[in-house]
This record gives sequence, C-alpha cells and structure tokens, in this order.
Amino acid sequence: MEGDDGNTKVKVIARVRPILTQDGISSGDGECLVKMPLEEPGKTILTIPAHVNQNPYRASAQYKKDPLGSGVKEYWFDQAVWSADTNSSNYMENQRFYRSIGPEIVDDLYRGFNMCILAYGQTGTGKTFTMMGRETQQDGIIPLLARDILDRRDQLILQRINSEVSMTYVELYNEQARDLMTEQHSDSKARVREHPVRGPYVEGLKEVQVNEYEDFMAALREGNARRSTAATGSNKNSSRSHAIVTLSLKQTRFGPSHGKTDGEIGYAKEQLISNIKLVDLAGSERMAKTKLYNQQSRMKEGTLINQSLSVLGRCINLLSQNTSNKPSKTHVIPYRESVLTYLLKENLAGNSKSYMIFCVSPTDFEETHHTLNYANQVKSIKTSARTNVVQLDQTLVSEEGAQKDQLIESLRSEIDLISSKLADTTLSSDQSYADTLVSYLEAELGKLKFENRFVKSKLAQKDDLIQELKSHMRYIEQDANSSIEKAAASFSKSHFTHTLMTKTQAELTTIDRGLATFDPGKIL
Ligand SMILES: Nc1ncnc2c1ncn2[C@@H]1O[C@H](COP(=O)(O)OP(=O)(O)OP(=O)(O)O)[C@@H](O)[C@H]1O
Repeated sequence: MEGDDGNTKVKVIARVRPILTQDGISSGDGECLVKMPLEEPGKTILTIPAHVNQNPYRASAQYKKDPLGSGVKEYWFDQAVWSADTNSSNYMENQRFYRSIGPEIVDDLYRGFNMCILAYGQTGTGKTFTMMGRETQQDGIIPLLARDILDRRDQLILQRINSEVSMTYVELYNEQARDLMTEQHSDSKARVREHPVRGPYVEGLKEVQVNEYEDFMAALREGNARRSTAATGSNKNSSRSHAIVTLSLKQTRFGPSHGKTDGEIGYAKEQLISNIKLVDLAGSERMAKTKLYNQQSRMKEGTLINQSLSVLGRCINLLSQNTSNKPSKTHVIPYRESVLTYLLKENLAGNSKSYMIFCVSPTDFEETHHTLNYANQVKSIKTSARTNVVQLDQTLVSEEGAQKDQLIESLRSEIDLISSKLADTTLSSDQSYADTLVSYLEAELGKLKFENRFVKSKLAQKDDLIQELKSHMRYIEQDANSSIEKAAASFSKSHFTHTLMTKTQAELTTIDRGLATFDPGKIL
C-alpha cells in the first residue's frame, strides 16, 4: 500500500469521437484528421490540412512535416482512445474504455487514495458522453464506476470491511457553485471554503447516502435534470456549467472476533477515507461557432466558461514548468482566480491520483490541435497522492471481552446522568464528554448495523453452499439413476442374447440330430 504513495504523474488520455453531421459545418470538408494506430498504443497523429500547412505564417516551425510532405503532428499519451470508427478493431465504446481504466481506479480508491477523473475538450467533443454516457445505450464512466464501487463494497463485507458510500453533485455556473442535489432557488449559491486538512470544498452541500446502484442513478438523473444546458450551434445539448460528482468512501476495517460465534465482528481497527471527483467540464468555445451573439446571457456564460478554463490552462502551464527538470524558480499557481481551479487544487497538484481525458473532434483542426497541445503539457504534471488511513483509538470503541449487555447498561446510566445534568443547565464542562459519548454511540450503532450485514452475508454464503451441495446431490442422483438404467438395459440386452442363443442352440441341436439321421437314399 505504502509503495504507491508519493509523486504520481497525471494520467493523460486522448479520445476522438465519431464524425457527426454538424462537423461538416466546422471543417468545410468533414475529413477525419486524427489517427490512433492500433499497433502503437498511446500514439495520436493529427494531420495538418493543406490550407494550414501551406500557409507560410503557420507551417514549418509550428508543425512537424512528415517525409512525404503531408503535414502531421504526432503525440504520445498514456492512452489513445479511438472512438471515431465503429468498424475498426481498436474502436472503443464507453464500456470498453471504462474497462481499460476503471478496475485500477476502484482498487486505488479502496486503498485510500483520493482520485479524480476530469474530461476536458472543446464544446461538442464528447465530454458528457464519456462521463455520463447516453442512458439506455452506453453508460458513461460515472455510472459504470459507481456500479463497480458498490459491487466491491458488497464483496468486502465478509472481509470485515464496512464501506459507506455517499455522493454530492455540484455545478459551477457563472463562477458560482450550485448544489444539484437540492431544489434551486435563485439565491442558493453555495460558498467555497478551505479546510486545513481536506483543502477547498463547497460549504453545505447535501450529501446523499448511496446504498444501492438504483439510488445512485436516481440521484444522478435528478442532478443532471437540474444542470444548466442549452442548445448551441455546435451541440444541441451543450453543458453551460462545469459539473463535479464526488463519491466519498468511508471504510471501517474490523478485526476478527475473539468471541464465541463466527458471526460476530471484532473491534474497529482502522478507517480509510477517500473520495473520487468526477468532473465534466463545460466546453471551451468560440462565439462564432456557438452562434450565440444575440443572446446576452449565453454570451456571458460563454465568457465565464472560457475565463475559468483559461485560468485552468494557466495553472496547468505553470504546474508543468514547476515539475520540469529545469532548475528555474517555482511559480505561484493562481488557483484562486477561478472557483474551478480553487476546488480542483488538490487534484491538480496535491493529494490525488488524477486522470485527464482530452476529448477531441476528428475534423476540427484548430481546436483539436489546441486540445492535444494542452494534453501534452499535462503529461509532465505530478501530484503527491497518499493513502488516507486513520488508526482508530480503541479505548472507546473496542472494549474487547467486556460483555455487551454490561456495556450498554453502563452507557444507559451515563446517559441518564448526563441528561439530568443537562436539565440542571450546568453543562459546559460536560458538553465535550456528551459529544464524545454521542460519537461513540453513533460508531457503535454503525458497527451493529454492519454486524447485521456481515451476518446476513455469512448466511447468504452458507445458503449458497447448501444450494451448491443440493445441486451436487441432484447431479449424483441423476448420475446414479442413469447408471442403473444403463445396467438394467444391458442386463435386459444380455438376457435377450442369452434367450436367443439358447433358442439357436436348441435349433442347432435339432438340425444336428436331423443330419445324423439323414439318409439320402431314402430321398432317391
Ligand atoms: N464516443 C462517441 N460515440 C458516439 N457519439 C458521441 C461520442 N462522443 C460524443 N458523441 C455525440 O456527440 C455529441 C456531443 O457530445 P457531448 O454532448 O458529450 O459533448 P460535450 O463535449 O459534452 O459538449 P459541451 O461541452 O457542449 O457540453 C452528442 O450528440 C453525443 O452523443
């Protein structure tokens, strides 16, 4: 576990979506300019169209030409995801893409690392498609990941690990944070604050406990319905805000019980607290393409989207310089210039393992070139992830060997005592003791609930075993029956053969006798 702590490079992934009908409008000819060769994983080749390549102001220095003279620019990323052509063998739809990164992310989250997956790209390049998916057709990373996180939680019960999953969903719209898990009122803008240990966070967000996958999907749909979207010239359902889904995981690891029954869990040994931020950014956009000139509010949105993305760009630029090997001075990173970068501060350079997915259009040279260059810069950024493990103070929680009934009884009397003191109003010095007691009782309640699930899982496991044994017995029974039938059949077969042989032998004897007494003279 410790081996992975320390500096980790941000994982950079490029993804190209299929050519869409609206692409012809932007590129002029709708030709696919991006290639991701199957035999060279991670390589991305961008063709420089002739009109750009032959422009004396833009060619040579800026774009590397290939030996044949058709200009190309080559990039290498941690992963290149080819989603442009459904017929090619390296085509990746959402599920296949997720399978290539998801299991490792779930492992790391459960090991106690904070994680982040962020989708960046020009408007209409498939960020929302990648992160959320298209429901009933292709789930995106967020639903697929949530399902795996919950499945892992269930698998861990029998290892005495109680995992609690919760979610928040916030959008950053016009530089304001808005809680997507609550009904919005025009004045309900959440504030961003900084916690000394956890870093910046949005104050007062509603945290939804996620028990089942269906609960999660219902909450996600609810939030998506509240998210700010609008039709633009480039995307008929364009996200006008940055959206951040955070899944928080609290794991309590219990020791084995030294008691009598196997169904009991022991005391809580340690806690791992981690979270994963899933970020679907609003698209960078050009007014000319979005065709929103005459809509004041949309233009304001666009300006603020571009502003926050340009602060993100500056932060990334400076971070990549800070982590390069040049012994230059360390730059101050302007995280606070935008709510987006302020909230993602830890994920860009601090305690997080981060993945950035750069979505590109297959036909828009300018934007794709810009995005891929940006991705190239991110490759050198490092974060310093560490596992967030807390060893629990067992003096309150464990009380090994103590009889539970006795403990509960003594707690009851303590509560009575505190209640009476509270009634006397001279509580100041007892307040913190009461708080400790409340936390203890909460922990104890959590433990009892988990114990219940643990016992249920054990029973389910035994039930599975019984079912397995039953089906094994059925199999043996069927096998025995068929052997008996076969034996009976072969017995009746041999019985038949025996009868036939006896009959034949009798007939042969008769013939023999006949032959012995045969006198040819009599015939003549
Ligand atoms: N890999 C893909 N396969 C099939 N269709 C895709 C893919 N990626 C994107 N699309 C389609 O492209 C269109 C734009 O995608 P999407 O809305 O996800 O873009 P976006 O980057 O989130 O845009 P914006 O920044 O404007 O919100 C949608 O119709 C989507 O279904």
